Amino acid sequence: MSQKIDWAKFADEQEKVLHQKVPTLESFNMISQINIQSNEANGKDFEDAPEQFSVAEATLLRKVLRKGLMDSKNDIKVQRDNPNSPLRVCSVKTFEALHLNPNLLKGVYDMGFNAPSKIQETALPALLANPPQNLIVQSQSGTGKTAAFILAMLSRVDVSKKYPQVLCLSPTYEVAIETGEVAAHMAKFCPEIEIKYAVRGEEVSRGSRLTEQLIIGTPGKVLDWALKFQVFDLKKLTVFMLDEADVMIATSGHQDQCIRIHKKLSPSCQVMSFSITYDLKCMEFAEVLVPDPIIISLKKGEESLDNIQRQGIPPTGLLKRCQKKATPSLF
Ligand SMILES: Nc1ncnc2c1ncn2[C@@H]1O[C@H](COP(=O)(O)OP(=O)(O)OP(=O)(O)O)[C@@H](O)[C@H]1O
Repeated sequence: MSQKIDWAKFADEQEKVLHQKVPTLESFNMISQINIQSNEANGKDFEDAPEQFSVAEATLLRKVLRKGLMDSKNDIKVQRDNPNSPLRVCSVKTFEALHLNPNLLKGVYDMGFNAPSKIQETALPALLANPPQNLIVQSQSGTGKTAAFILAMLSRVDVSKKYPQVLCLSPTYEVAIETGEVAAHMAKFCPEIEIKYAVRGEEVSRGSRLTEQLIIGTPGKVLDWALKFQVFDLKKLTVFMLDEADVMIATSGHQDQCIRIHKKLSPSCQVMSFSITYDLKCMEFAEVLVPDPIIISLKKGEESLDNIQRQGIPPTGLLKRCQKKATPSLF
């Protein structure tokens, strides 16, 4: 019976609702600024504004407003569910120490990254370890999570194989596009790596086969392409990445869709989940998808307001309200 559900259509409808509220990253930023100005001119604070933001919108707003890396002085915590796991989690202070493909390293430097961020220092060696390890990573917005998992995903691509090997699930169209743009920049000197977006507006025909190695998409569209159109084989994936697990579970239908995709993976597929927070529900979800994980977390510090202020954007009730959306997290 569940086979009859048109997941892509369902996801597209959810996306449309979000899109109507948040037309594009740029216009969202512009609208925020205009609203801020007009409310400030009226002597009103956004705290009084009746409009409510979803978790996805609040996360998107944070992303839009933040432009640089956020410093963290907090300690990294590493936990392991499986005490027999052979991996000794170490940390690196340079990208060279990761022994990356030279063209990938060139891409990292081209992005202006000189050294790994705090979370990257520990997460990257674990993400790149052999045999591959499953990981759950938590750290706050702007600490370099996206760059870390993109580097790991790109490192795992075998360019001699022309089929999808790495799948990154994003909770929304906007996040998928942003992730793809960062991946394309990092892979700038690796032209053999090809990226395909599985998001609204992208279509495939039944009977065709995807040749791109990296797929970045929203769960409904991915499910449709993999199971209904069968344009790629989930069993052949070597990496399954779940981005923004907290937003994923807060978005209707995504949790089920992720689980359905996950069920089709090969047991040897490396699975990773990244998120700003993991409350109990989110952690339960992550643990279903990520067996025997190494859990790497960076304790929350003084969140975004200071950092956003450093970017020269005024703290407003709008931002404060977005921060208030955060649910109590396990770490
Ligand atoms: N090692 C690094 N050195 C310098 N800048 C970095 C580094 N890693 C990431 N950045 C930059 O810092 C910013 C935040 O990084 P990134 O988007 O990876 O963080 P994030 O934790 O995923 O944030 P969010 O949760 O909001 O998506 C980006 O502008 C990114 O280009």
